[in-house]
Amino acid sequence: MLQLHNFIGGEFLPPASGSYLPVVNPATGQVFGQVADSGPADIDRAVQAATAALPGWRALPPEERGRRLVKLAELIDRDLETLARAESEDNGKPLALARTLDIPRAASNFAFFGTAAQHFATEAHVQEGLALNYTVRHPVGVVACISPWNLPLYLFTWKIAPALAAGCCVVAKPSELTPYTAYLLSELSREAGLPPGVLNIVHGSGPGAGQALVEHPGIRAISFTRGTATGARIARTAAPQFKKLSLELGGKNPNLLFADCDLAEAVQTSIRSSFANQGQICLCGSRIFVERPIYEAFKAAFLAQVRELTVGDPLEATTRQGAIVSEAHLRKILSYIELAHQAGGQLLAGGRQVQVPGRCTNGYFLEPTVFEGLAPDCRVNQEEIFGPVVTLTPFDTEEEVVAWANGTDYGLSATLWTRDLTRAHRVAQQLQAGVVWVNTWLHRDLRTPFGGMKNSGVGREGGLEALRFFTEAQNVCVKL
Ligand SMILES: NC(=O)C1=CN([C@@H]2O[C@H](COP(=O)(O)OP(=O)(O)OC[C@H]3O[C@@H](n4cnc5c(N)ncnc54)[C@H](O)[C@@H]3O)[C@@H](O)[C@H]2O)C=CC1
Ligand SMILES: O=C(O)/C=C/C=C(\O)C(=O)O
Repeated sequence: MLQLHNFIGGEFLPPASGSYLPVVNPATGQVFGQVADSGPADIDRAVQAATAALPGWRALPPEERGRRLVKLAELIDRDLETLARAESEDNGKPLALARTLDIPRAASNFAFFGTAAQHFATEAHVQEGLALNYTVRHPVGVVACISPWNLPLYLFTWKIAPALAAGCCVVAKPSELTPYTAYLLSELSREAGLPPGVLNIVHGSGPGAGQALVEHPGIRAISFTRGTATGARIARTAAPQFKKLSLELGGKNPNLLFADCDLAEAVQTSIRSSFANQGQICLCGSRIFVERPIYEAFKAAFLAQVRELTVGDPLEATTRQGAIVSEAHLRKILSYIELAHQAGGQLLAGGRQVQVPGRCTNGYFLEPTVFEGLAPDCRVNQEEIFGPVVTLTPFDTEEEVVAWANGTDYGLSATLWTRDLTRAHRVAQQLQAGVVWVNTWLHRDLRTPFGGMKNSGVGREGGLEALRFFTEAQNVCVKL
């Protein structure tokens, strides 16, 4: 059976406790491996390895560090098929999605930050005849990168790449539900020439390895992605030690369609923004608001395309909806579907678990689900479900829809559809969301700030924002 060990100081090591967690393929319900169930002793060993590697790594010129990250990007491209298969097996996502989205983006993360470090210039401020100030950015030190199960390698590398580019050494913990591609990355990082201890990958549960990592006094900054409750817990632990925090948390994102939009394109993209990765992307638009004159037309076209989303074996080329990540998560999503019924919602599509014949009989599959007739303030429209469940609501005025869009505790992303550019800018400015897409969704430019407002997080990732996060600014003032 596949055994996934920790990668510490350039070596593969079993966990100090000798305990392992099962690794399950959500599409079959079968255990296909076991992963280290690490604890404080493993974390301490990894932090020590990272601390020992830090002086050498931070002393390298940025272009030298960048060269190794670009090499890592090339190795990910080379191993695209192996990594995509591992991601699909671990997470249940369609293989085609892993091939075209997850793994290429992981390579782009390293390629982007490998070169970005060279463009991260020192700032200077001159006070004519008085003083010259220049601001140097030093790597913050040893940092923790903690990532979730929904986009495993994509989000793991989105944190690790800027940290390494900035000159930090990393102790990274992938989700215990999806550790396989992080394990494969350990091997690739060695091949790319990362010195031992620069990148350490420790596996284990959130309360075990994750908590020990956040608590460790040798960690100076923490970058975390996923649930708001977990983010709050991490913030409570980190605050008394004054660690830097970047938290990318939950979302309950609105998707606004105005009557003048390109309806065909809005429908097609809304299918993606609702159900891509089985709705398990924090940016998915789970609350769809449609201006009343086009409500019935949108509903008919949208439902027609929902019916065509084949739920099936992630390895089949025709599959559009793979498995939900775990049985526990499937149960959680089903409980929200029950809640939607109880709240008086009308089920327009889906709503049931699916049994996929053949090797996937015991997998965790769910129909893409659409409700209408639910109040904007009901729990289904307020809480993050993180699955293939969306609600449709008609609206009459811009003022009304902006209030509904902003009427949750979250503020991660929003999408709006209109041909009226003046309205697009006006509405975008009013939306409480860190990322607003106009007439598109999940269009990413890695230079842009990425993150949420309100309970969706603290700080921004991406581009120079990420390099700033992983560095400490030091100003030097020279009298002229
Ligand atoms: N078994 C399942 O199906 C699970 C589903 N979920 C879903 O994900 C949502 C968010 O849950 P999260 O735990 O935030 O996401 P998550 O389970 O994806 O955790 C993200 C990362 O944080 C780590 N982590 C968890 N607790 C930690 C802590 N105290 N300190 C440091 N790291 C920690 C995890 O090990 C993982 O690497 C839930 O509302 C639920 O919908 C979460 C956990 C398990
Ligand atoms: O950076 C991106 O393109 C996507 C980020 C997605 C998440 O953070 C998420 O789904 O949790």
